[in-house]
Amino acid sequence: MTTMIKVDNATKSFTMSYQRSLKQIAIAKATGRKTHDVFNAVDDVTFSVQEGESIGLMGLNGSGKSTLLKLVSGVMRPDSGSVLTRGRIAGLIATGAGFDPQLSGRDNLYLNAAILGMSKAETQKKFDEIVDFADLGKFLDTEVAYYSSGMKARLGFAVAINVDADIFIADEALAVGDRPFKRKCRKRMDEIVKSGVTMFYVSHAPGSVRSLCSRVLILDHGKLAYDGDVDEGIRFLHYDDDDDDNGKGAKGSTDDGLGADI
Ligand SMILES: Nc1ncnc2c1ncn2[C@@H]1O[C@H](COP(=O)(O)OP(=O)(O)OP(=O)(O)O)[C@@H](O)[C@H]1O
Repeated sequence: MTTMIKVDNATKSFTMSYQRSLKQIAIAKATGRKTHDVFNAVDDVTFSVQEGESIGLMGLNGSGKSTLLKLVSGVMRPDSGSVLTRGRIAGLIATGAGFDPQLSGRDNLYLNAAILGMSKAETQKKFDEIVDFADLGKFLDTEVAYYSSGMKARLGFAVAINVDADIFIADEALAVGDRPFKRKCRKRMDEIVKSGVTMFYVSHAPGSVRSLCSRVLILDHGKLAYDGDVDEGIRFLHYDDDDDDNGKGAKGSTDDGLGADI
């Protein structure tokens, strides 16, 4: 078995400021109050992922999932510990990430594909497929600045799923798509998993994690609280499956808006 992702004691800290202006900071200092706090969004996390595994990354809002995904995708580096990955990583970790709002959808398609490691020739070969998947119609030549968040997600996802990746990651990107688009993404993600690509999928929806993932990681205040079987992980979270189909929400979650389809 080939190890695709190896995360060893990774920690990522952020600074939380309590004051906005210099005046407020000066007053806080003069009165002995704290001006900021440093906290670990990802706290000493260790795990590894083998080729072909499909990981559901779960946890309550603010537990560190997106931050961990950014470490895995290389957007951020850990402050301590290490994150090693093998092969090409594609996917979407934030709607609109990597887009230039002044450029058209068409130009951004090429830009995004290049960021994800595709050559111009490769992009040209897959251009029709990408455009077809994004289904933006005449808006393809409109500046991305005028796109809705759903339209940006469509374009970003359409590019990402057409990259021949070894590791595919998906975060909030799917949450803003409409139902037919989510259905299409779900089908494509099923195919990606079946083709043996390693998947890292952030979700609050137990139903979709059950059908897509073979293993669950759960973060709690940045710490890895659970790593193992999907059903047991969902029980560990006390997520209520009954509501999974209507997207009303697992306990403490927003169900990532994916509803029944994903
Ligand atoms: N760039 C940043 N600077 C400061 N704090 C940050 C930054 N990014 C994230 N955080 C904080 O780190 C914590 C973890 O955030 P993260 O987005 O990783 O959580 P999450 O589990 O993905 O949440 P959600 O389910 O709501 O998407 C939160 O408290 C968040 O406010």
